[in-house]
Amino acid sequence: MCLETLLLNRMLSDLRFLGRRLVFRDDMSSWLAFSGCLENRLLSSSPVYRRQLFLIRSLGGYCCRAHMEEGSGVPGVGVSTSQTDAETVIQRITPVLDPSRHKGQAGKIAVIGGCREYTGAPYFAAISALKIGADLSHVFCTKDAAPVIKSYSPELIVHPVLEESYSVRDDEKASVSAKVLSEVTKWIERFDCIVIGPGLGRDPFLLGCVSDIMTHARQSNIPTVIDADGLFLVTNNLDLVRGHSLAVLTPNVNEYKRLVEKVLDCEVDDSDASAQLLSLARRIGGVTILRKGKSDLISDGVTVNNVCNYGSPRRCGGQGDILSGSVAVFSSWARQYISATKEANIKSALNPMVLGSIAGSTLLRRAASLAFEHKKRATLTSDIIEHLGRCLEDISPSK
Ligand SMILES: NC(=O)C1=CN([C@@H]2O[C@H](COP(=O)(O)OP(=O)(O)OC[C@H]3O[C@@H](n4cnc5c(N)ncnc54)[C@H](OP(=O)(O)O)[C@@H]3O)[C@@H](O)[C@H]2O)[C@@H](O)CC1
Ligand SMILES: Nc1ncnc2c1ncn2[C@@H]1O[C@H](COP(=O)(O)OP(=O)(O)OP(=O)(O)O)[C@@H](O)[C@H]1O
Ligand SMILES: [Mg+2]
Repeated sequence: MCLETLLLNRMLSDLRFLGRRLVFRDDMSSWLAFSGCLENRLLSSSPVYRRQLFLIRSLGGYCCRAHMEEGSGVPGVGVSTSQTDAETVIQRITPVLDPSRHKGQAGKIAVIGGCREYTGAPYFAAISALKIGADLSHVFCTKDAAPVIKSYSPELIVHPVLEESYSVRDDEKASVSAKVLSEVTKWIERFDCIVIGPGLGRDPFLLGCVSDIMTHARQSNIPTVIDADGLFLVTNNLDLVRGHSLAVLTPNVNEYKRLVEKVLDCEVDDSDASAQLLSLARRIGGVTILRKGKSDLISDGVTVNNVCNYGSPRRCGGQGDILSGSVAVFSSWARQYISATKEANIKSALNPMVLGSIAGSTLLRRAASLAFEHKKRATLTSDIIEHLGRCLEDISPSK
């Protein structure tokens, strides 16, 4: 056993002991005493530990409730992110509205999705990105879907570039696929984050083209949020995301089940959800996974965060699409925030994809709750989108 593993094991037993005492204590002094004690006694040499500790502190530290997942048997600290902590994350990463900034600096997002069947999903993702504060939002979709998506909003920049099998002859497939790739890649380096999957469909030819786009985006270091049919694609081709630290997967209940069965070769285990999510994220090489549900669980294989602020009891379709667009914006803001800091330890300790996921999930759930207050059973995804701006303003005022 290497020294670091020994130290980690030691840290875990101390965390278990101290965590049990801390779980009901939210005050800063107990947290600092707890972390200080650990720091003095344990793993100042472990980068994993330092990163976790820093992340917890960066979330507002004194408001965090840290607890060990009893019986989890995995080296991870489950952090129930209180609403105040999550709002602190949003306040820190949301850029100020500074008159010296120019168009594009608050974020350029692209959604790759939208086909004959589904035009709502890419629209919801792309418009949510704009409503939260991105400057530009593009949609790359099939030719059929483009006029429909354009008609929903003049704010979106819509590229009718994707093709499905029914519109391509077999002998044209190689040339069409090369053309699709070049149409998308000429734009891709301009984006701060791309969202792959809302309303993409599952046409095999189209998914083949999207695999090429994902590979190119990854080579160009473009952060990528993968949702819906994008998850269907990567679950069947895990190498697209394996070890990709700038990727976030946002599975719903079905998508998570497929992922767990494929990667861990077992059933979803809700009795130890944090531990299972942690090992799933590890097995895929440190991607961030946001498991959507009654509360949203987020892990990058190092930490597990649980966003559980009150949402809405309505389960209308499209809320996951809002989330993917929101995570894209907040992750790119978190990246800017981290790269602007001068402290080297902050740069290495924080994962922008985790912060973006916490922020996106918190804002969506708050907007859903507000929309439900007004519309009750009639609440639709568009109503939630209308509340995104108000909610962000409440958390992080523009003045
Ligand atoms: N207003 C809109 O435009 C909205 C559009 N939306 C868009 O809908 C798409 C699917 O997303 P979803 O969330 O319904 O997928 P999910 O829960 O895995 O599946 C549910 C069941 O359906 C089935 N199934 C799905 N797709 C299939 C396919 N192509 N062909 C065959 N079966 C398929 C699936 O079967 P299984 O995969 O389990 O075999 C499961 O039983 C995605 O593009 C999303 O963005 C949503 O975002 C909502 C708002
Ligand atoms: N039972 C629940 N209670 C409260 N909130 C929930 C519940 N299930 C999901 N949510 C919230 O709704 C958001 C969308 O999750 P959902 O599981 O509906 O995604 P989805 O199925 O991908 O949606 P979409 O219809 O856009 O594809 C998540 O952020 C989650 O916080
Ligand atoms: Mg979905």
